[in-house]
Amino acid sequence: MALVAGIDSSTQSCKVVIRDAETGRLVRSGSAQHPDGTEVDPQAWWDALLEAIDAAGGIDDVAAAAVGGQQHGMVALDSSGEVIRDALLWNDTRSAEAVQQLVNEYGGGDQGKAAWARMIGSVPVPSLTVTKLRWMADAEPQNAQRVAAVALPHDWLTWKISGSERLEDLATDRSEVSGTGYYDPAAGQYRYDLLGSALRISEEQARSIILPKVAAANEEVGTGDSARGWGHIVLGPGGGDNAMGALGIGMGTGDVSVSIGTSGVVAATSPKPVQDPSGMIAGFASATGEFLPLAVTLNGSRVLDGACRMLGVDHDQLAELALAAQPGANGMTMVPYLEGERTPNLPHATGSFIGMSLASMNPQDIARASVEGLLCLLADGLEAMTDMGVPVNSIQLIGGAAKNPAVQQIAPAIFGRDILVPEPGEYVADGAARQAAWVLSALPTAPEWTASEVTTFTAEPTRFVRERYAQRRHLFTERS
Ligand SMILES: Nc1ncnc2c1ncn2[C@@H]1O[C@H](COP(=O)(O)OP(=O)(O)O)[C@@H](O)[C@H]1O
Ligand SMILES: O=C(CO)[C@@H](O)[C@H](O)COP(=O)(O)O
Repeated sequence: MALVAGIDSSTQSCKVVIRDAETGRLVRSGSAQHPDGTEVDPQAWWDALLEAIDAAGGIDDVAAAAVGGQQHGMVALDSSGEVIRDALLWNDTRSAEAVQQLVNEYGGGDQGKAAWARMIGSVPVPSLTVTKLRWMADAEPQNAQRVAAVALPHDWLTWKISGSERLEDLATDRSEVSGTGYYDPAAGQYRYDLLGSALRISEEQARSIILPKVAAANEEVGTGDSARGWGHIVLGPGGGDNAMGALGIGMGTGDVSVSIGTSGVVAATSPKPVQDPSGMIAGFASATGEFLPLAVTLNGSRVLDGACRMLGVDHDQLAELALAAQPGANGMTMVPYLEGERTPNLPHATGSFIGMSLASMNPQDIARASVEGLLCLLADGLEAMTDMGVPVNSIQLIGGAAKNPAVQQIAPAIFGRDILVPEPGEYVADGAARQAAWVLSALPTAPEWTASEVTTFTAEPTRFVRERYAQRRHLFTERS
């Protein structure tokens, strides 16, 4: 029985699953926490990965491994392979001004956004790596001048597992690189002109910067570090966490996932590239050769973590409170822009409770409004997806907050559709494990693994909650 390891290096933690390559059966698993913050020393991810591997009983007996990771984070490397500065993560919004500059340089306003959507499939927001590079070029020119290679979290970790110190050995996949802002997923090519303009250097100079090789979905990109006894482990290219999640739950055309981890993400698979000039939908690539349009929010599970802190309760108690309240929380709406927002692009926004009254100032309604506000934000993302003509036949709820009974029961009312909830699991790590098994198998498509049990949640739609949210979502104040 060959074993494979799948790794999810996500915003808040690192998870490792070890599965049977043929059947997908879970053999063992482990995890470790990541530090807080939107600026992180990548060494912390490496330390957490080693701790999670230990907690999973090691990987000496696995035949292949692959890494899924939080997308977009800027890992700038110098010519000796050292990390130049702490990585700026996908949820770091300091590059908001750089976004404006980059859109203006390609025509400004709607014209500039449309130009970017055509060039890279997405309109820049502070999450995209390209905007972080522009920020560094302006704010830290001494660091920008040292850049010899740019990696993202998952491909840097794959490189560390390989033990290589050669920048030329960096490798990635389409799903990850399509979120950089200097790769055209429709053409399958790096855009060195955009990399150069981000760093305020010429295209020719940009071509001397090493970018990870973009490997095919089932291509071996190296082997593990023999100094650690991992020389026999075949490495897959890995991918962005959302693409690995789609592979983990086995999404096909018409299947949509709503993931509520640190980010809230509505994802669909599409056979053709998606280019949305409004910027609501990011036109990324999938980990299987197709495309993966996404609507991504900065505010996911931590909206509920914050509500728990405010009310002094745990997640289960928050759910009990929310389910004890009536739909609509006695007229109160929560706009959950707690970390600014990305979809819509409002990097300086703050959250609000709107419509508070003596009737609604109680723990039940505060809990209900928090769950409803989070789900309304995600339902707007789903609507943007259907507006783009992406088919939506079924919706699966995944991510840390998908375990929450209030989220499970209120989601069908807010989305106005049945919601499928697979058994709790680490679907990003599972997708990475499935990719590793695919690399090992030499099959043309990923191996078929038994799908997990799914529970269907149904509810009467509460359209008025969304309508009221739509009237109030503009009523926020900017961070001072
Ligand atoms: N039962 C629950 N209800 C609501 N949120 C939960 C629950 N269990 C875990 N979470 C939250 O889910 C998040 C972790 O989910 P995860 O998908 O692993 O995030 P990420 O991939 O971004 O690191 C944390 O914010 C955690 O507090
Ligand atoms: O920026 C995006 C996708 O574009 C986020 O989805 C990150 O990939 C972080 O993922 P989580 O850690 O929240 O799973």
